[in-house]
Amino acid sequence: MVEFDDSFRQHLRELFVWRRDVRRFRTDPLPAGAIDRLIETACLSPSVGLSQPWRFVVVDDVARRRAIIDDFTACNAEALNCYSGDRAARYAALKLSGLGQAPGHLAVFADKASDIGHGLGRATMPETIEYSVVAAITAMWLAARAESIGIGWVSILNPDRIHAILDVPHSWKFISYLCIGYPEIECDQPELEQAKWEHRRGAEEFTLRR
Ligand SMILES: Cc1cc2c(cc1C)N(C[C@H](O)[C@H](O)[C@H](O)COP(=O)(O)O)c1[nH]c(=O)[nH]c(=O)c1N2
Repeated sequence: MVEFDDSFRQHLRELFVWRRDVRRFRTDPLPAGAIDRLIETACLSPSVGLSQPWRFVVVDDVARRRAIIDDFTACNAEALNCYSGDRAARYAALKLSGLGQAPGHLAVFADKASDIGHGLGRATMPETIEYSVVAAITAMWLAARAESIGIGWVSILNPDRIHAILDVPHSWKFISYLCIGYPEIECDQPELEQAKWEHRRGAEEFTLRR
């Protein structure tokens, strides 16, 4: 049996504490095979019925990247319109993607039509397909940090537009667009907390006992 000792647990805890959503990337390239390695790790994640519904699209094409950035710019401008006054000013000052600098771009989809897993576990909860993909992204996020690689999740995008830009099958639901690269800085505090947009709360605020 594989056992993990206290020292490993301590390190693992530090990995959780020091994982960040990264928006400020150095432009130096990732080592060869880094994104493939992260995808391999993600594929070890739990999935409903062992369906492995994650689908990854490595986006290297310059024109497609440009189109994604344009979509982000449009969606972010729309999002800004939802705020007013001081909150709007603070939203406008946030950096909410590293799309322009990150050397790696990875889009992640959930295949809603896949037969893998034979439907087990999703008859009453079909959304468990999407949950499984998010679980894989979380694993990848942590695995990346263990290699000092940062990941930034970008959701300020129009899913239909992303579909068209990347020309993927209709049954694939857009889940996430990930910027991947080496972070400019390391920090144990979320950037949105540093910017005083929101603060991180403790577990007791989210836990009921019945
Ligand atoms: C589903 C989802 C979607 C998004 C995010 C996360 C997740 C889980 N986050 C990152 C988010 O802001 C960040 O995780 C929190 O602020 C906490 O910071 P750390 O991840 O702990 O650094 C994020 N960040 C950002 O700058 N632009 C974005 O569009 C998004 N979208």
